[in-house]
Amino acid sequence: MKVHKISKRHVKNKWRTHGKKIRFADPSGSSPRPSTAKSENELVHRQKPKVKRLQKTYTKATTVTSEDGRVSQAKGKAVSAPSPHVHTNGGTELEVGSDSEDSQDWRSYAKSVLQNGFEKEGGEGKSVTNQLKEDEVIEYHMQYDRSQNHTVLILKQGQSLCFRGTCLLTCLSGRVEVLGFTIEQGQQPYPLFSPTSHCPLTIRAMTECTASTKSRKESQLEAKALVRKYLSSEPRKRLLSEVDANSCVMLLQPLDTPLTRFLGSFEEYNHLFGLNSKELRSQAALCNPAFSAVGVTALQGSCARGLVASNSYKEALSSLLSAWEGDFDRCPVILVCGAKNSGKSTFNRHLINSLLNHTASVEYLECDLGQTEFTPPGCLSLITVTEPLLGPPFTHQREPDHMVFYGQADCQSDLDRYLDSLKSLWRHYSRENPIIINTMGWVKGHGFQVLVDLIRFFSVTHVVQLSYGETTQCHTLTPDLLRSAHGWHTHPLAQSAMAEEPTNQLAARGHVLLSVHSEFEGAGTAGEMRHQRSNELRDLALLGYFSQLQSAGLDPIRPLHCFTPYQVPHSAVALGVTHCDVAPNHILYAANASLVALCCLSEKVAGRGGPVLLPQTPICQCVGLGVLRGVDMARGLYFLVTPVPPATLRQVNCLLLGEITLPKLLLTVQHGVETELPYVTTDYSFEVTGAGKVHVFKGLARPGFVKAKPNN
Ligand SMILES: Nc1ncnc2c1ncn2[C@@H]1O[C@H](COP(=O)(O)OP(=O)(O)OP(=O)(O)O)[C@@H](O)[C@H]1O
Repeated sequence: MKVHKISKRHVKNKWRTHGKKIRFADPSGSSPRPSTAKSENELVHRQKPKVKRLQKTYTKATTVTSEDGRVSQAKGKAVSAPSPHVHTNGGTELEVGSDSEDSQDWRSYAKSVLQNGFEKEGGEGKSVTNQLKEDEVIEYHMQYDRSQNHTVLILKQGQSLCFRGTCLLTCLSGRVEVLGFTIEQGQQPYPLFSPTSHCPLTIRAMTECTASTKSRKESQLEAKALVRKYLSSEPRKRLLSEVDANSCVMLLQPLDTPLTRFLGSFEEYNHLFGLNSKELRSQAALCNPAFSAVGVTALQGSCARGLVASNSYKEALSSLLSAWEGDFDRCPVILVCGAKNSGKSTFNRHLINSLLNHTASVEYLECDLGQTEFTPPGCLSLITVTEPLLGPPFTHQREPDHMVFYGQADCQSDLDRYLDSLKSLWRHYSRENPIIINTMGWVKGHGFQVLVDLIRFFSVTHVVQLSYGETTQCHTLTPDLLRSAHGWHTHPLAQSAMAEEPTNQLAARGHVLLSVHSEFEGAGTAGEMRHQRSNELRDLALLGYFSQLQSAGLDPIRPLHCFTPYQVPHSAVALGVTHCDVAPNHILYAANASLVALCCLSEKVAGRGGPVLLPQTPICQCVGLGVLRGVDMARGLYFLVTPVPPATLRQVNCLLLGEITLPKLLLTVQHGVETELPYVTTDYSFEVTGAGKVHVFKGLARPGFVKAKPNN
């Protein structure tokens, strides 16, 4: 195994770099740099607020679409819709408290937002998700401006664009909705990612906001002025004739981020933002140079359905938006559960985006180790979300507020450490924002017990339970069932005990159950196409994470081995393995060239020169991941490459090695290396004990695999 030689520099900090200056990696590297569109748009609409998201206390003027399609501003009472899928615990205050005028008003708003583009009674506003027939041809009005390298697109009210690719979207006039998030005139540009790994994104033109005091004529003139502003004289003529008072005018620009450039440097991901095999077979691409010039491929026919929202899905979203407005004594604590591939993460993103239309931040507790939303896999985390999620997890790897490294993609081997880690994260929840708890797809046996525990530990107010098909995947998590179910750590409360403690009283009140039936094609089945399998998605999340090392400028992509590693003495950081026993004299072989979690123990680590080994896995703050790319035994140094900023690294005193491995691609594709690839060898004997491919038989229950149940 080759290790680059690093010369020693004397600096006070135990984390030293070899290079001249310390790198300050931008943790939000995936977000685009402020673009020309942004600044120009701000000049045009200087009077508009830059961010339209509102604090909860804001009294929102509500938009209601009347029967005849007219849009009016409503401040009075609106009748809240009964929700047949809501099961409550009889006496719970969750419904009772939400009958105020404001609340009903707000509910009506939530409903009108959700109806946009979805089917409404009476046939008006036909469901966009269903209206696209095999042979339907959609006509888009847009124009590419070569000199400015952008496309101006006009969508008429109710029209939508379902697409693959990436772009930076600025709404110049009107307002559009993308996965629940409303983007309107005067807002910043938003990066959109629609890769083949997930269902395609749809940009949907919404009805004009009624808060606007502009007349139809003024709106039309303003929209035309914007088209003139963003297109040079020749291409704009044709487009101007299409602009009317209800047009949404959008600017699409090519998206170039460290993530897109880093992924683009691997042949494997050349077509990640192209069409999947089914879309290619169905000839779903609506070829248009004005789209392709900015990285977008419009979809047509049955492939242009995008997100499929069943009635129960829409009702659950609507109830949760209303719950945020309700007069509760505490914020909604929403737990989303369901079997694997039932659509939990997609629902979560839709819900977060919808909430962000009305509140500045939403908190998110990650309990799914395999398909994490914001962090690399194997990590449990608590994060405050303030920006919409307009792509799958690997496109928005972010630094969480608190994180614990578990080290595996599932929790079966140590349920106690898993639950204790989550409890430790929960202590940091502010209780000022709504929180969404994402759970694993493990809903049977011990997995079900874990769900019961989570509902009890966190005094969940709303459980969203997703299902699919005709058969049930797990017990329905009604409040009644919760009163009698046994968890892994918790047990049903005796009536007498309930009255004693405040937390017990909260638990006794029960939760609202929102059952969602997923009706999208392939619900419940693992994706079979390229980049859809769970291990591939985990690799993508890790690549997304390490793309934060790349510069935000247009510098060429640097492979991981080209980054100057930090060097840290063996005696300054403890080393541990989370998931198995490794003989102490083998641990450095195991750790070398591996992914490690950078953690902070509360105790001081001071070794006597040699490596400090941890006897058991701690539950402690993890600040990120790194690649331990070399161990210098002579000088007693570890060499680490990580995007974690140096200021944070100073607190790190523990490295944890887990079962999550580096994407093979990072080792087998090392651009610029002409001789033997570092860390990769063909000169390897499979005869050595322990060598060879490890086969994991996931479906088999192995006796003794799960630890003995605690007695409490
Ligand atoms: N409402 C929907 N309409 C269309 N496609 C969807 C919908 N919900 C999910 N999908 C697609 O189904 C696949 C699985 O979805 P998702 O990741 O949301 O499921 P999950 O339950 O979170 O999976 P896991 O159990 O692996 O965490 C993705 O490709 C996603 O794009």
